[in-house]
Amino acid sequence: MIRVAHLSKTYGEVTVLKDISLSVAKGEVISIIGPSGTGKSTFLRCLNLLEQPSGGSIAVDGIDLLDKKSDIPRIRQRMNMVFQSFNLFSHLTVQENLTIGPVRLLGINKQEAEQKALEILKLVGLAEKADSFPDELSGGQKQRVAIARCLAMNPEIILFDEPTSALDPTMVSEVLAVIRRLAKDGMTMLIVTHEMDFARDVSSRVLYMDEGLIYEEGTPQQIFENPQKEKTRAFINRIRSFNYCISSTDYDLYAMNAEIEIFCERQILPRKTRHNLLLLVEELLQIHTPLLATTALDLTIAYSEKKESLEIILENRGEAVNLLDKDRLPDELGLNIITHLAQQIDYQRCEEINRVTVLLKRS
Ligand SMILES: Nc1ncnc2c1ncn2[C@@H]1O[C@H](COP(=O)(O)OP(=O)(O)OP(=O)(O)O)[C@@H](O)[C@H]1O
Repeated sequence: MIRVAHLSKTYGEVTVLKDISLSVAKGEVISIIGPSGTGKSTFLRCLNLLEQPSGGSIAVDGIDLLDKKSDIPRIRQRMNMVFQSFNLFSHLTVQENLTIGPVRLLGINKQEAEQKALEILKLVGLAEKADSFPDELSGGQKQRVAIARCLAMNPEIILFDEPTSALDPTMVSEVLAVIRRLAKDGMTMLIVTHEMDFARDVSSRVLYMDEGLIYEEGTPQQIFENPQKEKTRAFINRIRSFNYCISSTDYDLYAMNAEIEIFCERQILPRKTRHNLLLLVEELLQIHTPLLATTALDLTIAYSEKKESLEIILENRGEAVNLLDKDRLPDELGLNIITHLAQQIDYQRCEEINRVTVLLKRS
């Protein structure tokens, strides 16, 4: 359906897209993930001709988009885009936002366009907001109107550029639910997203972009569970794990806990799990505090979505010592809390590093 070959984009001296080739079949849902500034949005904007590519070719069903004679409004109708910042017409009602394109660009009569707009608004759960103005809606509702407006143009392909990035966390799921529904209905979509759980369960294929290239691509399972290339692995590990280095007994416990909370929020962990995790970390650190007199402690929290498991790993250099060894512990209570919250505790010594790995019990 879409065939991109050797696409490149430069801004002055800066090359943002290097050499992108991609084929997309009808009905595919492709998520594009990767670090900030690697050209994900630029790639989508080039597909939609909001940016003029510097080289390469783009064809949709055999039609060359970069041909000077190509009908750009028609291309944008077939391959419509939903933006991070909604881009609704604020002086028009919700329904008028949905009818203006079909009436003016597709030549559909007003009554028919209004009828269709109401049907689409029903589909995105906003029929009762037809006469409201965008400013009267929440961010999540605005984005659903933007998706509805896109659907009103009867597109064959939808490009989503970070559709939930501008939303409060509480509104993300209502927008993702609408996109999930479109995926189920067989819509062909390319979605730039930072929502990894969503990318994992909605996509047929995931592209990991890095430094202007599609660095690795595969099924969600391949990319999230078994990435083959180094940078993909590092990226996936970074979003799935939390690291904190504690180098003195005066470390800022509150700052560290706040960072752990943010990590838990990103992984959408239940409140009880967060509570148990924080308690377990606190007890483990208390027992390991004496080590801070001579060495730093590296704390890692690793979340595996597949196994739904949380592992806490504490590492330090120095002489071989396992402070969770029952015989060494002055504080029975601390150990009791730990054994109550942990499913498994392991100690390993390798290359002069003590490593304690504690698996949190499922709550
Ligand atoms: N109009 C422009 N002029 C100059 N540089 C630009 C322009 N648009 C984008 N860039 C640069 O291109 C690079 C890629 O930007 P892009 O927004 O495509 O990245 P991204 O991967 O989508 O990032 P993020 O995930 O943060 O949105 C960035 O370094 C950006 O500064």
